[in-house]
Amino acid sequence: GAIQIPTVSFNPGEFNTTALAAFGEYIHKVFPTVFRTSFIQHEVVGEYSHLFTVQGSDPSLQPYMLLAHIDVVPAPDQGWEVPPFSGLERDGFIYGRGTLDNKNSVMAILQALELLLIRNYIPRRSFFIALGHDEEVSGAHGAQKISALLQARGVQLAFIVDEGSFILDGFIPSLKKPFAMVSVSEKGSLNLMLEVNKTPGHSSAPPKETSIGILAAAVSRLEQTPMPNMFGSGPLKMTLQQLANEFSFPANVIFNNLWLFWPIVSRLMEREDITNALVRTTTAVTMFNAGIKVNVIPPVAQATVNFRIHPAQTVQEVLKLAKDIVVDDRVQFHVLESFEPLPVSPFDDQALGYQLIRQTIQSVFPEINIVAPGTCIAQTDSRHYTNLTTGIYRFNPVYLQPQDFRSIHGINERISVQAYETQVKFIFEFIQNADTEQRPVSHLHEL
Ligand SMILES: CCCCCCCC/C=C\CCCCCCCC(=O)N[C@@H](CCCCN)C(=O)O
Ligand SMILES: [Zn+2]
Ligand SMILES: [Zn+2]
Repeated sequence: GAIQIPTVSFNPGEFNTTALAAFGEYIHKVFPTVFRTSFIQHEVVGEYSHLFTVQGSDPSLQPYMLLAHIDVVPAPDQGWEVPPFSGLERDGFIYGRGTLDNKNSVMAILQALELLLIRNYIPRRSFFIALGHDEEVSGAHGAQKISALLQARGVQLAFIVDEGSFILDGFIPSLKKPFAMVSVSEKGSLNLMLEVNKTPGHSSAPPKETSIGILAAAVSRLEQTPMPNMFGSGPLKMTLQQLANEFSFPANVIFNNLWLFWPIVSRLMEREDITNALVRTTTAVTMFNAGIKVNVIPPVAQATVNFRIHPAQTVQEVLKLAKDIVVDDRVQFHVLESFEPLPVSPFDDQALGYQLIRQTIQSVFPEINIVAPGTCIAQTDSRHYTNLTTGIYRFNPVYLQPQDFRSIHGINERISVQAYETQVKFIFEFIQNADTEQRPVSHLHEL
């Protein structure tokens, strides 16, 4: 039902408002207990986002927050095995836009809470549930407003759990077993518009270079000159060190001795697009506009480049690097939007949020040996909540293979019924585990 409501975000400020309103009505209908429980306050923020305040019985315990978003990116029918907003089930999988990003979390959080309430559960620790409606375009109307509202109320959170990572299966070629990656940081972004202006004229007597030619060369230089490999700074080294013993010989020796073998490993990581995204700021030319008629010299050419900034770099550093690569005064640079990478959240034995996630993974997925800290290569709504907590964890309790990753924002996005049920179970247990006063004891490299 949730997948059938096309809550598409197109551009900042441009949403399917009819669908967003319908989604609000839908959750009221399917989770009646959540909405009628006296110790749960429901508020609509920014017209279509939802904030639930679940009042726990023990005010001495610091509250936490579960995050998810109800909007999705557009999904034209082309290439889908079943229509993207049909929500059809086929061979044990629910297909549709949002099944992994991120209506699975929206529905699993509310479904787990509904089940707990039906069993007369009253939490000890208070918690919030924030469901943003514009994560896919900025979070300016949803997450940012919720964050400001909570800040005005003086709320400080023990930690936040959002989307942004999974139980990863098959992302590192020589690693046979899946592992859980909990992202403790998140890449930043820089959207840069490159522009070249030239005097228009008749195409029968063209200049040696047009605005299109100059811009194409600049864009090509950016594509051909990757940003520096930052392997060694950021959580990736720790991820690999924790995984070291899961590799067979000789990879286990290599990963156990990164001080010696890091040059080889950093090169290996560059080979695949996804692991490459973990070692550097990536450069993606995503839009190119120029020309008005076949026989007119184009006056203006514009290209948009989307950089995803490695946690060890800043927006200013990337902007300078981009200018140094292009080195052409005829190309103007316009910063459309930027966001710094997120700080690394604590993941030591004292980090309540991280340890609760680890504990719940061990209980719900006993077959998973390794829970490792990592970096989210995309952006999430959680970046708007740094004023409320230093503990931001991005993790979806769902197995993900590389082809599933490509379905996110791509075609044939799907989740198995069993995986969705397990996600509900995970949240059901997580909420109860969070009632503990003490941090669960960490067992690194268990089993
Ligand atoms: C060593 C281990 C190898 C790890 C490989 C990492 C695999 C990546 C796994 C999961 C990443 C999935 C991220 C899903 C969250 C997607 C969130 C999203 O789409 N965000 C948008 C927000 C746009 C906001 C407007 N600027 C985005 O980032 O584009
Ligand atoms: Zn998402
Ligand atoms: Zn997304």
